[in-house]
Amino acid sequence: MSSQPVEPDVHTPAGGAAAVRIEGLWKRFGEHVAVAGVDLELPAGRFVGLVGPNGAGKTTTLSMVTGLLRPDSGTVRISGHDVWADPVSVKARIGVLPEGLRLFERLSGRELLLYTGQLRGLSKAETERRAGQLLDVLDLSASQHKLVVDYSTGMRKKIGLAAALLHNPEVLFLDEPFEGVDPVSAQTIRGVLERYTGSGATVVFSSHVMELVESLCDWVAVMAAGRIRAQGPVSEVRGEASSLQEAFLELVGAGERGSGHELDWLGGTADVATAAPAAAATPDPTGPNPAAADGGSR
Ligand SMILES: Nc1ncnc2c1ncn2[C@@H]1O[C@H](COP(=O)(O)OP(=O)(O)OP(=O)(O)O)[C@@H](O)[C@H]1O
Repeated sequence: MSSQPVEPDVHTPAGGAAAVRIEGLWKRFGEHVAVAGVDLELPAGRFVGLVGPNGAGKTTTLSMVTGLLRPDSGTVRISGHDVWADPVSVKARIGVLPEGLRLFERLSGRELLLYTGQLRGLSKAETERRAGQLLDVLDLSASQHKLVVDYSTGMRKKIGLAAALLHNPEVLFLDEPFEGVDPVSAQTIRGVLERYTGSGATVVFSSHVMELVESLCDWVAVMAAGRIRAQGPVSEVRGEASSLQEAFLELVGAGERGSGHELDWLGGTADVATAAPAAAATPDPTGPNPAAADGGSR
């Protein structure tokens, strides 16, 4: 098996356009506004992090940007092509590793890549070459004949990433790509993605892990309650704060939330006396009036 790295093409976004341009994107689920007018312009050839607290609207945004979920309003362009008006051109240019990745479980990892290559219009020989290299680089060669249903969480992420990279897309969207991945595999994925962006391609990924975003990304968009709170180069978004984590907490208004002090009953050092009044209110059945212990009903 060859251990040569995957040879990417050179990506030149059409007319120097932004890799991803999002304008006025909205999505409601019933009464709930999940995405409330997002405008974003993501430059090509960057490692872009989309960060935000739980429920901020990251997955909903990425789903609309990748053509998996129709927005209520707004436009999304990938390398100048409209996601909803020109879906075939867009889908040929993007790779997606979605949240809750659904794979063809009864195929082996290798079969999944060969099938994906055919769907993507690659020749059999080229698909086999790329699949072999990706399996090798992502340390999946030994498990390539195992059924996907028997893969671990981290292995599923890696085979999903391989499938998303196989056609060498211009822009790769990854929803929480490092979740459930061990540190060795994370380092491998990181290396593959750094090489990929180094060739001019763009990676957009969502994450809650601020240290990871700070060390990996050169561009970041911070989202909270369906809106973009800040976007730009990581150093700009961090500003005067000592870390991206600190800037993030300030941007999403985390200080306004409780810090858990109100949970005074929680933990080994909690004051047991706080439970005493309730205990005192319960009549002692061994006390002077046992009849009262069962409510004095007898
Ligand atoms: N299909 C749906 N139906 C109803 N509400 C939804 C649906 N999908 C998302 N939401 C709601 O939209 C909001 C944004 O959800 P989303 O999954 O986009 O957030 P997120 O930033 O990806 O969160 P997390 O970091 O927890 O994955 C949440 O309040 C969520 O409950």
